[in-house]
Amino acid sequence: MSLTVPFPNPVRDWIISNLQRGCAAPDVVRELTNNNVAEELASAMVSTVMQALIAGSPLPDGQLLMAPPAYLADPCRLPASPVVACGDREIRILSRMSRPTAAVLGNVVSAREAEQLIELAAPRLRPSTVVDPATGMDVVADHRSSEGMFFRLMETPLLEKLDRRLAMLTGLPVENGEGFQILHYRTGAGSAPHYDYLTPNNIANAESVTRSGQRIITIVIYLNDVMAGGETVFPDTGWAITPQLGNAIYFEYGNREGQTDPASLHASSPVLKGEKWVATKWIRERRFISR
Ligand SMILES: O=C(O)CCC(=O)C(=O)O
Ligand SMILES: [Fe+2]
Repeated sequence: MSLTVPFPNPVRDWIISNLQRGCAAPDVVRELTNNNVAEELASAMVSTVMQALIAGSPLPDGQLLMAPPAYLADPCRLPASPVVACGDREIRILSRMSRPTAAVLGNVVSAREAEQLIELAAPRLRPSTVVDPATGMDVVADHRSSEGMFFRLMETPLLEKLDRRLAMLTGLPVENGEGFQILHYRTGAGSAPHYDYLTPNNIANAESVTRSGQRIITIVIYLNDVMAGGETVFPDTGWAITPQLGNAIYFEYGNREGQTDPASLHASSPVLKGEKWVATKWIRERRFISR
């Protein structure tokens, strides 16, 4: 989302006359900041005018379109060690990625735990829904999508064990986690590219962010080996993570400034053979209060 700010024409004309009489752009910017124009705004004003003059394109007229500040990632919240002691289990960090801030994890759950999660979830699965952009209502996605369900946080002893394990991994309070979401993709099913952070363009999302803060971390645990396809893909980086039982993809997309990282755009590529089960954990800035 870009920002429109006022850019009075007399200021624009003053910049033009200074550039045309040979002043260097940094000096023009400095003169503006000496007159109490914020540095970022002053640079945007001068560079926009300069580019328009060079390209012979229309000059700004009364306002300026400013690009949003680029996302600046905080240091990854995962420890630097290759193995993280998480209570009853040691999670392995198999690979790290810098943009988006991410890691492939191993040994996150045992085969037995994965099987138990699937058994508990199966009778409660419902067709996955998407938000209809026109109405803001939840609608059932088409037949190519998954089915899913939500557990409550620490709903059973098994879920409590897993919720606490991931809290130890991230160093954030267990209460910041939303309850696990289980997704089941049949052959042919996948998901469209999306962000996990909440865009406050509908009331429900805006209220949720007010209550619990933004979502800042996702951990998708693979609960089975997929025979072909079903990778988690990050289209902006070209990265595809192969689902393998017990592994997980961990990624961060919120910094302490409240920015969100568009490089966290991701999707599930369609399952080509077999099926795919995952458990997703979303973690908030603060304690998660569902409503
Ligand atoms: O199934 C996957 O690989 C990704 C799941 C996902 O994007 C989500 O649960 O938000
Ligand atoms: Fe997602």
